[in-house]
Amino acid sequence: MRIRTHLGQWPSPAIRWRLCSTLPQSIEANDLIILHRDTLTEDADQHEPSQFAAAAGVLTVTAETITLRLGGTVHPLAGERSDDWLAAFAAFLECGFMPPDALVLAHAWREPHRLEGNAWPIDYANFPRVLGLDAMRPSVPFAACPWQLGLYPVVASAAWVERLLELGVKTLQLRAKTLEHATLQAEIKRAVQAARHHHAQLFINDHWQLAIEAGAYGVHLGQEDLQTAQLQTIANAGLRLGLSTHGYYEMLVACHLRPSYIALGAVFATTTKSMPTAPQGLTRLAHYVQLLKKQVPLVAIGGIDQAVLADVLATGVGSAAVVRAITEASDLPKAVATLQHAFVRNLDLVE
Ligand SMILES: Cc1ncc(COP(=O)(O)OP(=O)(O)O)c(N)n1
Ligand SMILES: Cc1ncsc1CCOP(=O)(O)O
Repeated sequence: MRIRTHLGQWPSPAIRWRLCSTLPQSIEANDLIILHRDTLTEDADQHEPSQFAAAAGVLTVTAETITLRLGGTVHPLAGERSDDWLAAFAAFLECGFMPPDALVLAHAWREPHRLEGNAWPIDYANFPRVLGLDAMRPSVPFAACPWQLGLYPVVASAAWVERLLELGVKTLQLRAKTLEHATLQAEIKRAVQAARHHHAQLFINDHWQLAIEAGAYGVHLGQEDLQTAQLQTIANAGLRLGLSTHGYYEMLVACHLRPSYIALGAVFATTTKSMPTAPQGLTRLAHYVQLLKKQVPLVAIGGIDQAVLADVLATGVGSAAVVRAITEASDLPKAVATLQHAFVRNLDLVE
């Protein structure tokens, strides 16, 4: 409760988690069982995580690490934490963060020196490290891209890419989900050539081998793509990498891989894609930006249109990726001009 009062207004959490530092009489579906390996006294310490299949998750705590097992996924974290990290974990769960994100924030929690003021963790040096990523991490950072990528339409065909290039758009993504291989290869090649002709930055969604083959500016991948993509090969080829994230834990994973930009979303509800998490909203986005703005260029995505773009840019992101605000515009040149103008007004970009 004391920590929760420092964290501001948040909607009530969708799930009420129960933190169990000692074993409960009966295990419930929302239980998070905590097994301390750094002390020898608790009875819960004698147990293994696999014994608690009925619980939502198990945290195994040692002096240096905490491993959260949740829904078949393992989240291993290492880093310093303050003595009241467990109270902080409860407080961040109470703010509506999912356990992996609440645990990251709990590591980074430091009691503020004064009672007033914003105590939200934003100091990157206090955040933990995600373990087990080194095999995936390329030996050098990905090639850099501009800190402010500006208006970033995400479209499904080379024809759309060409149309937008003609209207002066300089950052784009080709996100073609349904084409068979030969057509896809041809679309990527055509879009890359057009973007090069206009000195624009074209990212290819998912298809990193075809992007390398065509000499694209960059590739955009999601978190699940990280299991299969060969990041070292993409980095060696000199392509930029953009990575999707949906919360603190994924941001730490992404940062460790040193991508060219990180996408944060979905900020608002979207019908374009079925999302794994609820919309983040502007308050969370602003906190994410405070944490990451000196680390890596940032792109906001999800439900962004003319009406909300100024508010999104006010958080400090250098770019907003949009689908429907472009593809469903009744007057495309006007929509592009209005969106571009918002960037000029809110960032230091030239028209
Ligand atoms: C700029 C940007 N941000 C996020 C996404 C979503 O990527 P991903 O999570 O890989 O999902 P799909 O686009 O593959 O459905 C994106 N494409 N671009
Ligand atoms: C691909 C993607 N990734 C996160 S939200 C999203 C879709 C954004 O589409 P829209 O701008 O129409 O909401």
